[in-house]
Amino acid sequence: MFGTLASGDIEPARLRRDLRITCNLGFSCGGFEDIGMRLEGENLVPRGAEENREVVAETAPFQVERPLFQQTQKLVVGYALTSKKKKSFLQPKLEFMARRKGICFVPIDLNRPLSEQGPFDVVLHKLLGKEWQDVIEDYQQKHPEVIVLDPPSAIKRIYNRQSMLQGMADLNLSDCSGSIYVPKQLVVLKDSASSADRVVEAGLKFPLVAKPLWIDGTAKSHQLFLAYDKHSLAELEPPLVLQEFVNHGGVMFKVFVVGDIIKVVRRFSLPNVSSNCEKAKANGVFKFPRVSSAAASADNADLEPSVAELPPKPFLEALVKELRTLLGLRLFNIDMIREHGSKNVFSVIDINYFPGYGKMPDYEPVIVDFFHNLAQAKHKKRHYK
Ligand SMILES: Nc1ncnc2c1ncn2[C@@H]1O[C@H](COP(=O)(O)OP(=O)(O)OP(=O)(O)O)[C@@H](O)[C@H]1O
Ligand SMILES: O=P(O)(O)O[C@H]1[C@H](O)[C@@H](O)[C@H](OP(=O)(O)O)[C@@H](OP(=O)(O)O)[C@H]1O
Ligand SMILES: [Mg+2]
Ligand SMILES: [Mg+2]
Repeated sequence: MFGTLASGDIEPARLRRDLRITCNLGFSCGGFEDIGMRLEGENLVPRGAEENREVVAETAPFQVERPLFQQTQKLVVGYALTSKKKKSFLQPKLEFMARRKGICFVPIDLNRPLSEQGPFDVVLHKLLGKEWQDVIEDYQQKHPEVIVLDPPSAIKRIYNRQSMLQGMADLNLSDCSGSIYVPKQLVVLKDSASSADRVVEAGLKFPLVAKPLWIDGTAKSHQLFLAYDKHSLAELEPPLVLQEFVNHGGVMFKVFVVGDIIKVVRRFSLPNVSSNCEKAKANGVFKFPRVSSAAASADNADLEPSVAELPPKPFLEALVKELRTLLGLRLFNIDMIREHGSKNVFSVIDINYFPGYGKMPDYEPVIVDFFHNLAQAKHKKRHYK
């Protein structure tokens, strides 16, 4: 099956069919021709109708490709993702680039026992629900040799907006070119109306951002409100977190972490609010759109440098190093805002597990490098055992 092919040995139609690359583990990883793409230099470009007619001529370079794949195949990544996540993350270009480095993504069949599938080197997952959590925990116990990205217990902590930000104040960032804090916040489990007194007691200042306590993958768990005064709190539906709004000039930073790799992007956020004037306009609560998750970047906007300047690199590196340990995660991003008028005082307002990497510029090589490094580490471990 994996013998070297020489042109002329096989008729072209069979050659094309055989070039659907089959991993030696029995998984079918279709060639990039299957996804309507072709290779132009280093780039993957869509195959046009005209090119389809020339398919016989195009099979020649593929012959070199196949033995190379065989030699370099190193990592089988089983994935369990929602269809939305699969679409945004597992894009053809990523799969293609990964395959060239011997990394193969294989769907996990949720209707079959996980242990009967594979073998996998890595399990990549983002599914909700206790049932899945039990499956993956049980699997990790039975297969400690498999890298599970990421451990369910660590993910769980991120799905609660209270535990998500716990421990941030104790991070060791003393020698850094910036500092962080978490805005004052309060959890309301029931009866929002009576939370008014607690808000005053805790010294929280209006306006407050009201965020659903639990993140469960639904749009509702990302529906946020701004509450301008204590009377408006009665309108909110618990359980939720009330967090002080921090003025930050309308720009926020998404810091993407992929193992050891960090990428930061600028996104638009909410404008500053002056409590007096906004209070006059607003009655009750203001429901605000999911402003920061828009793919539109604020990179080319005409912004004040003191607002738009990215957080210093050494600061981000130190912060992420600490966070990786604190959270026990390898795939996450953090949302940070710079306190308006400060030099580099940042507030961490959100952490997301396995975020929308598809929106990160040039995400494919970053992800491929990450898996490639895992493959190498695994290979070394095996070798030196
Ligand atoms: N305390 C705050 N002060 C100022 N603005 C805030 C604050 N909290 C949230 N925001 C704004 O609201 C946006 C959404 O808040 P947050 O990131 O907490 O919600 P989310 O639903 O978890 O978002 P995501 O889509 O990133 O998961 C932030 O990106 C920021 O623009
Ligand atoms: O990359 P950013 O802009 O941060 O966007 C992510 C959000 O931050 C996450 O909260 C989303 O995850 P959930 O769908 O689990 O809430 C996540 O949803 P996804 O898992 O469907 O991709 C992303 O939308
Ligand atoms: Mg956010
Ligand atoms: Mg979030």
